[in-house]
Amino acid sequence: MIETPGGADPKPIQGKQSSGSAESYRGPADGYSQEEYPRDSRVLENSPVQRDGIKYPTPNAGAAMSIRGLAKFYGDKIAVNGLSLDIPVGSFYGIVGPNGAGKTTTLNMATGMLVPDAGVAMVLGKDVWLHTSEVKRMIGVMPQPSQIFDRLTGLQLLLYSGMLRGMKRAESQQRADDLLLAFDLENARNLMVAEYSSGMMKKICLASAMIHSPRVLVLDEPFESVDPVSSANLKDILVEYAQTGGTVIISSHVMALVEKMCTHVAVIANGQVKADGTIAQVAAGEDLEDRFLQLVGGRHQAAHIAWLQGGGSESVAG
Ligand SMILES: Nc1ncnc2c1ncn2[C@@H]1O[C@H](COP(=O)(O)OP(=O)(O)OP(=O)(O)O)[C@@H](O)[C@H]1O
Repeated sequence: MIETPGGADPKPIQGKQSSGSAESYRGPADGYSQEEYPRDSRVLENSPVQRDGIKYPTPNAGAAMSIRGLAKFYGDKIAVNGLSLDIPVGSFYGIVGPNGAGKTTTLNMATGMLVPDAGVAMVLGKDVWLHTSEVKRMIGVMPQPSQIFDRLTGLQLLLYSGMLRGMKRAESQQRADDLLLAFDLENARNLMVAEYSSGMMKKICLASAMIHSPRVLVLDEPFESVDPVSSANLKDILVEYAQTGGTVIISSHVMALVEKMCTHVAVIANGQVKADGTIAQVAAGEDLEDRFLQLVGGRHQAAHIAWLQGGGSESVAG
């Protein structure tokens, strides 16, 4: 994945043609392994990774999000292992993978929240680590409940989120009202967020990511704990947002939801992309969940826990 200076000439893979241009850049869906990417000598000028003397294939400046060779170590453990991905503008993109696959770490690095150990990430043509403020204005990232000021009321949190992104108070107020209504939080607008249920918390986090009308929305498990009515409303909002040119990137474990809502999906395991493309391309004629299980492996043959069978263990004293 990593190309040393001097070895940076475009290098077509045997039997596969690469023009070396950003537009023709090919990803895992084209059958290249992570290590085999056709390389491109036109590395971003002034890229931090260029300064480190390491060159990566050129990200796709036309994509909503384009990632090349992202890597992150925690101690000796590699959480994200040279991951590359293109997320098209206007797509509803699902990132799926087993627990610990590296989804959150990847999205944190690609949205300017976590410094990568290697690699390049671009959002709408801007290098995330060269133009961090600009990128952050274009994206909406759903915060985790632990990252918000939960001593504020729902309304205050939304106003604060809007004004923090440079919006005028009146406009923030208008949008906060719209969002509270859309997310069925009208009755809780003056309630302290710390007193919200986990589903309400999820919705207010989501609303605070959307208030500045970002061009790319990055949502970690957005539907987890959200009731079916709010969930349906939320899906409508997100689908319309994507149909009108916004890009939605969600990470999820719910394969049926991804299959139903997303236009594209990437399956990640062990910090790498196992498959990516449209839902139909990745599913390859099978049920997406079956395909996922094939790609990530890990199913235990005849998994069972002997002492749990039917419950009522006689070894329990008393
Ligand atoms: N702050 C951290 N310190 C040490 N290891 C970490 C840290 N954050 C993540 N990891 C490790 O990195 C790997 C990837 O974690 P990550 O949270 O990105 O996975 P994930 O795909 O989002 O998982 P999940 O679906 O369970 O949320 C895991 O092995 C995890 O233990």
